[in-house]
Amino acid sequence: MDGVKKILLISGKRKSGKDYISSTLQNILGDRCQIVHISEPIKVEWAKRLNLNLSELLSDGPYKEKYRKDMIEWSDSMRMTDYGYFCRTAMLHAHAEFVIVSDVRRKTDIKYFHENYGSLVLTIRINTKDPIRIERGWVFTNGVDDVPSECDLDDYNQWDVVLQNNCMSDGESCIEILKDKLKLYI
Ligand SMILES: Nc1ncnc2c1ncn2[C@@H]1O[C@H](COP(=O)(O)OP(=O)(O)OP(=O)(O)O)[C@@H](O)[C@H]1O
Repeated sequence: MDGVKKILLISGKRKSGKDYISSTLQNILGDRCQIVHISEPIKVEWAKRLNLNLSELLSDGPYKEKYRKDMIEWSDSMRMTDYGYFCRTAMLHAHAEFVIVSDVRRKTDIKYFHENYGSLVLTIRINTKDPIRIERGWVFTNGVDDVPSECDLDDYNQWDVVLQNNCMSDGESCIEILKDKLKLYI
């Protein structure tokens, strides 16, 4: 943990481009950057329990969608007793200079990181218009799009950085803005 200089917490609605922006930035920063997912320890546990294929569960395919609702419900019950459980587990092997947490979904996630990492934290919200999200494959799903895991941060208004990501050139602007924010550290 000693070498970590900045932790980028990325939030955004489904298909806003969280993974896209995270991996584009990681490609630029190379070994100095590591992406971690709060959802990874949830998927590891879920794969173990139901004897599922973990790599398919971790990838961005239909498999993930099939179990998304159940994983949300189970992880919510875990958070009731320890809101930092998944954040802490996801960070266990974080050591790069720049750590991107690409799936921040709850106010308690942000609270956990602020409490534990203070000034290292940079909170980032990615906004994308709904028709664009639909073009990217988003289908409104009851129990997924109308529950806290998707909506809890909709009314959070203390983002350090707010990005618009509606098209290719927006994506490039997002990266420029983030590079600029990290200028002091690169
Ligand atoms: N600026 C962009 N230019 C071109 N394609 C983009 C851009 N942003 C996102 N995309 C594409 O849109 C799709 C959805 O993006 P991505 O998977 O990053 O969203 P997400 O927010 O991580 O979604 P989820 O929450 O469902 O995992 C992907 O196919 C991605 O490549």
